[in-house]
Amino acid sequence: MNTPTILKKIIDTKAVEVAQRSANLPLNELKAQALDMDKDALRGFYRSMKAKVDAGLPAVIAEIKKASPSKGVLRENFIPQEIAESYEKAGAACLSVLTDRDYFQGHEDFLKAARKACSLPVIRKDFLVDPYQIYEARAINADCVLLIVSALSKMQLQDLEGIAHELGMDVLVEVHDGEELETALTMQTPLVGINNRNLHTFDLTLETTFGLLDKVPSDRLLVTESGILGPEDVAAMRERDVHAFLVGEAFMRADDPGEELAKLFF
Ligand SMILES: O=P(O)(O)OC[C@@H](O)[C@@H](O)c1c[nH]c2ccccc12
Repeated sequence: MNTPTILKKIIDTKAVEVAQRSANLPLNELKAQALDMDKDALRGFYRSMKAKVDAGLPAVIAEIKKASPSKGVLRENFIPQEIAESYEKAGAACLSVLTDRDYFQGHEDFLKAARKACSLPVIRKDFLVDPYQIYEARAINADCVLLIVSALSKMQLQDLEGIAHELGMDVLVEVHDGEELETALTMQTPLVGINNRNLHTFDLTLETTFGLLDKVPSDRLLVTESGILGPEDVAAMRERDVHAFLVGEAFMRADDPGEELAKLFF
């Protein structure tokens, strides 16, 4: 049996979503909006991460997500502005905001609201498969976009990265195995995320990062993603010289997400 994986299902949904949205707002108009955004107001996602690491501090991308397909609802009391403020106070380097509605109960408005409430750079966390969505990311004022290697061809990766960079946004490229990492290293972006969660099966192990980290050249900034739940996970990473983290669930389940960040990292 060839059951479609969750990732395939999500990508199919995205094609439909893009078709619907471009019927509402044609690409040309959206593109004009994106190009109209103030480039000088971009917050430098990579720069913020690099500054933390260079200062010997953990660089934390703190995630704002209400729910996930693997875990269901993570947080009832979900006020993106408040969460953003508490992350900034706790010393996060950047924010990640889920904008996917169908699987993560996210929204573009959450990104806008979170960004407005603080001074941190923000990544649009979604399944981006079409140029339309990159322009959309810029139009909602994202500073960075996520590109997932297992969801895209090499051509798409180049194309989408090129558009993001043209618009002044940074790119976090996400991999899960050695082959994907090789592809990611052909791209321009220095920001390489290793997702400890397999997006086809939801299997999760920190060994994914440990197994790949030696293959990441020193001119790239390696971000370990998913499954960082306790201080022992952070310690194990830092011992192996991994200093950049993308964390969602552990913070979302805490009463005060920022307090949890501080407890885990500082
Ligand atoms: O909640 P966690 O296990 O701390 O993981 C955060 C982040 O890595 C995860 O949300 C994520 C990583 N890559 C993604 C791609 C799409 C959606 C979500 C993700």
